[in-house]
Amino acid sequence: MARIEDYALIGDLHTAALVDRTGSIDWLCFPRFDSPACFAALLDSPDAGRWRIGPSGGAVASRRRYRGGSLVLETEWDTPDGTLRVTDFMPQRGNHPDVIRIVEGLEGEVRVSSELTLRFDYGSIVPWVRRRGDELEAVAGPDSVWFWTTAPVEGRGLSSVSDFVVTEGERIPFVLTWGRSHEKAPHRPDPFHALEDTLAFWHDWNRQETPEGHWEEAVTRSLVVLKAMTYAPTGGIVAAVTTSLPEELGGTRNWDYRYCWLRDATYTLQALLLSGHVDEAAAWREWLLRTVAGDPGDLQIMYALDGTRRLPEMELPWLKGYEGSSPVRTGNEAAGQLQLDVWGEVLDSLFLARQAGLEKGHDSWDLQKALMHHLEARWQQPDNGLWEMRGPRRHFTHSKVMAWVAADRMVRSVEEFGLPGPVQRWRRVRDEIRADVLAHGVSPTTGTFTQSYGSDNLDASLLLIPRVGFLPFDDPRVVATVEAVQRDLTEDGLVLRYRTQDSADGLAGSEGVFLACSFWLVDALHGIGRTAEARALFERLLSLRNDVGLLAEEYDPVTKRQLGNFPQAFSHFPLVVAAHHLTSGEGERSDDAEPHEAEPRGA
Ligand SMILES: OC[C@H]1O[C@H](O[C@H]2O[C@H](CO)[C@@H](O)[C@H](O)[C@H]2O)[C@H](O)[C@@H](O)[C@@H]1O
Repeated sequence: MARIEDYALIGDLHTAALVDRTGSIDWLCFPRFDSPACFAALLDSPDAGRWRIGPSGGAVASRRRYRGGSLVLETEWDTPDGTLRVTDFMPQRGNHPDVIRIVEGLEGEVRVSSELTLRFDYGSIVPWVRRRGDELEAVAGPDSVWFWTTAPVEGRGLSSVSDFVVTEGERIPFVLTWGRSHEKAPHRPDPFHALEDTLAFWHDWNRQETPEGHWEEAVTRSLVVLKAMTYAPTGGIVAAVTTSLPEELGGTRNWDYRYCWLRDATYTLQALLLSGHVDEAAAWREWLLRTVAGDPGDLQIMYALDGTRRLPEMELPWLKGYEGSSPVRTGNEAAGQLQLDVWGEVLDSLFLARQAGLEKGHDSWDLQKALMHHLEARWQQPDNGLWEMRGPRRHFTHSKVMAWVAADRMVRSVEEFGLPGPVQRWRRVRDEIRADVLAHGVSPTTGTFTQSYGSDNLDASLLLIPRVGFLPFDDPRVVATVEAVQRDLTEDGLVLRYRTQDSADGLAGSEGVFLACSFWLVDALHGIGRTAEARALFERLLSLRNDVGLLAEEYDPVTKRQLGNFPQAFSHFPLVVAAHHLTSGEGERSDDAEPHEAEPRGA
């Protein structure tokens, strides 16, 4: 079984596939990120669906890479008989999604095999396969998949298999296209033109970018990953392209991340904005305004990519789970949680969008006022916190700080942009929240911020307090918190979200270190002036990326393996932000490109 870090990503901004180092596509959902998978070997065995192309007999690739700053993957094998390359990509979406694989002989003569095992609905349905002219059509229920290649194909067992020899200079294309089973055959793209077009698309996209010093390659790859997780038709952004990759091998902390969290998406937007990708920020803003329209009391912390609200959590008992980590889940119950930080993140992002010139008129201001109005009545309630704890609700310090951010950005929108609103009242709310946090969110014994009111637990989210402008980096409580997290909330120098055994998160088992939190420690160390340590930690985190620059949600420092859903936006956007701060040496606050004063204006 492949390790999580053995996978590379290809995608078409609607959905994505994961390809391992033997040339096996083990995960693919058609037609959308959150559709049922037709290749689900990732969460079970090859019988749950996969498509492997590589040297006959199977072998781990000698090397692989993306072509330039694209999402076109090249995997190469040196064999005793010669060298083989497989180029994998998904062209930009026309009417139907395609996966294209081009087998190329680089040297000598190599015997190759392609083994296609389609299983619809997460491995549960074996389709009926029939020949249609020079193509095969696999059909079951609503899905049909069309398969074309110039290589010979035969049915073997419940798979379609090609065995052939590729010689130096020869290119053998394979095209897999999804369509609705009641519609006529989809148009088949020319694989070689599609390759040129796909490379051109990514080349153009990367041109918009602001380079980040000598970490440019890592930043570019992270931005491409974030772009790949953006659903083009709506501007929604998935947290990851997978479901149920475990936070603990063999454990039950397995969740479906193929949805749009307001928190993850707003942070992604901030990273894209920092790097000059204004179009995606504008598209996401439109998505947000459409999705949260209606009663502000109904604001959810996450939605489907088209704004659908109901995301019922279900288990798929026929799948064993990644390395036996069950259950495999689809949907996510966290959609119904109260997480107060989301108001802060949304209002902060709209404030940033206004600063970036994306808010031309007043069209989002009424919504912002309605959200703030609702928060004024709710900020004193206990919530589930940004870690979506399934244990008892409590007064999470980070949630209250983000409620302060919401009030602060509303006040500043009036002050800086002349927008109309009850600014005196919002200033009072801002002051009240601040006083509440300082009275209840700081431990009298240690002088550090605490996970929740009345507890002495630490929590990595507290590293964000200076970043959002609640207190300056040189405040003694901030410095003490950063040092305490570094000392007491790390494993092998990398940061845990919280100690699972102390935090009543309502779940069994444990988890790895959380990569986003480790990047936040980079930022925090840099902010308190310990830049050499910050840079060393940043370099170490970069070294945890896999061979093609991808990061999962978590990492296990003992087994040295990536853990959790993959690739994970929540790991890639803090990489971009940390690189930006380390490179520019400024901009420590999320809302301000300039170094700042401690007290908010007008407070
Ligand atoms: O740890 C329990 C929770 O784990 C997931 O939430 C995490 O992922 C989210 C998406 O990246 C992120 O926004 C959140 O901060 C993380 O804690 C899962 O989605 C939850 O259902 C689960 O309770």
